[in-house]
Amino acid sequence: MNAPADLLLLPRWVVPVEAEGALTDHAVAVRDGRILDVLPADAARARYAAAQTVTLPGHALIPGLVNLHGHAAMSLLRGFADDLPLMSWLRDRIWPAEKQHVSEAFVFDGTLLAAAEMLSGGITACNDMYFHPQAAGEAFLQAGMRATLGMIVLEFPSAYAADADDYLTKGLAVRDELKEEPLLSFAFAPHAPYTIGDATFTRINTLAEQLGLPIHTHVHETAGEIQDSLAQHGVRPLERLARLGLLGPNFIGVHAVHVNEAEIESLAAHGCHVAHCPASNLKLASGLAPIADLVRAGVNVGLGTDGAASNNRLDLFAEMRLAALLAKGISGDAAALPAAAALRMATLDAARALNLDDHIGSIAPGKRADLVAVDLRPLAAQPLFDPVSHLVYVAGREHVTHVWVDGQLKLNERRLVHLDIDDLTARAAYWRGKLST
Ligand SMILES: CSC[C@H]1O[C@@H](n2cnc3c(O)ncnc32)[C@H](O)[C@@H]1O
Ligand SMILES: [Zn+2]
Repeated sequence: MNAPADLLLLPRWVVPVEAEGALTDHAVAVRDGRILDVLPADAARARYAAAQTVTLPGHALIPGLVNLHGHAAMSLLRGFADDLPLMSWLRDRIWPAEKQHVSEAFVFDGTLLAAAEMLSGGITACNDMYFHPQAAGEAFLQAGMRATLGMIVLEFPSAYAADADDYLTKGLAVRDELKEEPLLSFAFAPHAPYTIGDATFTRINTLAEQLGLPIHTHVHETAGEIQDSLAQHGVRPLERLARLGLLGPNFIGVHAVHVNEAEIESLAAHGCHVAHCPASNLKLASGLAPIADLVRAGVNVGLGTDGAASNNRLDLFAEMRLAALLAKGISGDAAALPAAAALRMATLDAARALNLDDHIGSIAPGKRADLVAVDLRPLAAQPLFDPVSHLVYVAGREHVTHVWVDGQLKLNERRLVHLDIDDLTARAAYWRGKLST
């Protein structure tokens, strides 16, 4: 019996993520952009007549990585303002530069550059928050990458919008225009408690409930943010958001570095999600998020890179390793955040936070075929006892050889299929010139 398939993948290991561990001598069959079957390789060869078969002799096949928090277009600000703490980084360098330079063209070029970097490193989906989401959406579609576009809100004017109303109107219009695109989804993205007033948060919450969309916001990133909130509102930011009714299963709090025991319990009790961005937290000296405690309390945590201006890489392999090592160091427990849990945070848990876990985040029949092959044959990965351990503690994004999004090949033998590296490099140089004047 020969059932038709578009693609048959024969890796050394399949790492489904949904169940822990790795399957050896298994195949993944793909049809119409979906995973059709995960089965023993011999049975797959007998059952499927595939238009294309790809043998991956020393590779682990993993679900596409899901970047739970980023500002893709900030790739063009990589290295623009290093070695500063968050508030002077934002107020003295980033916001003035954004005010002067961030246009639709900037966002399109920066997002395309970021998409190329992310796809090359095995990231097939991201949760983006930036100005001109229409331009970002067009760039993600051109790259063929999955993205959740943030309908951003700030209470101060930018070249993109005049006030909170205008940001919301523009964001909702972008959603109306792009919501049928299968690779795109949407979230409300109020920037942070210190840039958003109570009335605007309440309005966003009502809209998010009506439309069934996530709310994605920076929260409890620095100690100063907490002190300022206490001075201005008399409560800590998460307590303020709780009183406004924002905490719930559609809430994605980015960073959650400075959270006390009561706040951890509250995040868990409300079913909130946390986007953990360890490299950005370290680089901005924001602090160390208590991830082992959050996980123990039952909070769903996904991993994010944040923007390239505060990281400066869009590399979830680096974040997985850092998250696992930091969780152990901070908790004093070497068993905190084992490799399988870190991999899950970069895939299924991030997908769950975005309410996309029925579609992506693991290798299972019926899910979209967002798949990544990681070559574990290099010398520095020898010997190999456990591929999941190596994926987190040994492998880097340079080991990614093939990437499929929705069953479409995006990276073939480490080469981007649809994007021109020389063109992207020229665009980056153009904007570097503009930013340098
Ligand atoms: C509303 S568009 C996004 C806005 O956020 C800024 N930003 C980037 N990284 C961070 C961060 O870690 N904390 C707070 N704000 C951040 C970005 O520059 C845009 O202005
Ligand atoms: Zn951010």
